[in-house]
Amino acid sequence: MSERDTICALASGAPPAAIAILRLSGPHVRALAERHLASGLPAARHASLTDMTDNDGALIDRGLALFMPGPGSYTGEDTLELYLHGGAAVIAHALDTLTAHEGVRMAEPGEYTRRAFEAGKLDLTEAEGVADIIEAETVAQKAQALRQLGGGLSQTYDQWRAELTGVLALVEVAIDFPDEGDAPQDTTAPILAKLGRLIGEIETALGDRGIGERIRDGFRVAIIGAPNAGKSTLLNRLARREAAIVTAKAGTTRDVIEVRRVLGGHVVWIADTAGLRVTEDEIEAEGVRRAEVAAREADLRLFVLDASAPDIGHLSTDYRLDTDLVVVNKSDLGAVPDGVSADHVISARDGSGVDALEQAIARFVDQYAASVEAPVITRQRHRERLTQGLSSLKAARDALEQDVGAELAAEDIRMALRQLGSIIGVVGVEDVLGAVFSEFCIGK
Ligand SMILES: Nc1nc2c(c(=O)[nH]1)N(C=O)[C@@H](CNc1ccc(C(=O)N[C@@H](CCC(=O)O)C(=O)O)cc1)CN2
Ligand SMILES: Nc1nc2c(ncn2[C@@H]2O[C@H](COP(=O)(O)OP(=O)(O)OP(=O)(O)O)[C@@H](O)[C@H]2O)c(=O)[nH]1
Repeated sequence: MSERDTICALASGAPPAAIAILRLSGPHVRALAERHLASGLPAARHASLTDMTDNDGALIDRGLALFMPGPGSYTGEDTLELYLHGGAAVIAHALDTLTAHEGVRMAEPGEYTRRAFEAGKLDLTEAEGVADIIEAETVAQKAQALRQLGGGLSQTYDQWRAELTGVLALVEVAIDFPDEGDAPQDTTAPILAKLGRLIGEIETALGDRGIGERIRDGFRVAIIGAPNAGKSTLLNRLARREAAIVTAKAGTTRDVIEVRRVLGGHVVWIADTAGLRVTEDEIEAEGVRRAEVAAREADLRLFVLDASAPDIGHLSTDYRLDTDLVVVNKSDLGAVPDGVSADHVISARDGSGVDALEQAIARFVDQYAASVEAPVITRQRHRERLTQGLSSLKAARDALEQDVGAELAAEDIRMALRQLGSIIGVVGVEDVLGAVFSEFCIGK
């Protein structure tokens, strides 16, 4: 087997910056340190100030070097970090010098963490936590990423896998030593009890209303209502910029327009949608269809009504929840129409009532996020695999209940084990790894 490449990359932010951190990992690290650091290979885990020279002996920069020998390093390999002046020329000179050597190349996105994963330092959900903590913009996103990075998800998946391995062993015993005298119930009942408990736990986890994904990707609020109710004007108020076109003509908004805000400590995507009406216009009709999709997928809907319009629009929609808000707009033109129970009365044009509405959205998001304590699903990938795992377990339960053969049940349980294993990355997942690590930053 040929020796692994040594990888190098800028690990810190774009130049110009106060300091640039270059990170190297791989088998050539010791030789590179001896060749390019004036004071030679630094003592392990001690920062040392040294000149760094290029392949002609010319000075690149004077900076700090930190050597972390494998396997007790982030990647599990020998690693070297160089803390240089954060200028573009310094960085280019250093990286050009290093990559001029055979077997030394620039790292791909996420390659350090991928090596850490391959060395068994992290499982796949922990590696995802590394990516998420870098992307985190809210304290809540960061807290979730830190929990995941520290094995907060792994724990649950490991435990489920351990329990399932136990169940599988019992089923295999039942296959190998079919209990001829007794009724099959005797061995099946305890297996079914364990399986049932596991199914219940996974169902509870899947019933988390997507909070983990929402914390990571943002909560969704949809502004819904009749044409001309003032939805786009409200969006612009909430966005604090002219994100959507406002005209006096009904049917202006066609596509869904989303703006990002941080409210209640969470990322919130607020969507303006086409006014709901029956229309001959093909484009507008598609807009209405998209509006309904956005309404359905949102965590919170704002139903906007025009106080001055005789027809207050249709409020009755099958996707309406108790927590949704009825917002009567254009309060400058008239009072709340009879028979409408308004949660908020606003004038999107002059801004009155909009702050209170914004606070209500923030409160909703804050409470909604807190409604699930520690979600074990933080990405679509987890949800898909766990859903598949659940259906395999249900198939196993059915096979055992209907007594169609323990072999079939065992096969379903093995399938569920693979599906759970793919979440934490313990089973053959080359394609999954590619997808997960490709979205990392270079240098991580
Ligand atoms: N300068 C620097 N800062 C950094 C990192 C880094 O790589 N370099 N990190 C990188 O993301 C984060 C810290 N994470 C790290 C995680 C593990 C190890 C490590 O060396 N682990 C060894 C030994 C652990 C120990 O001494 O207890 C190991 O796991 O074997 C280093 C950093 C954030 N700050
Ligand atoms: N007087 C008054 N007019 C408003 C208010 N909000 C919006 N308007 C006006 O109502 C008209 C329609 O506003 P839009 O924000 O485009 O309404 P919309 O609901 O997005 O309309 P569609 O895109 O057709 O669905 C525009 O002329 C706005 O200026 C308000 O609070 N008071």
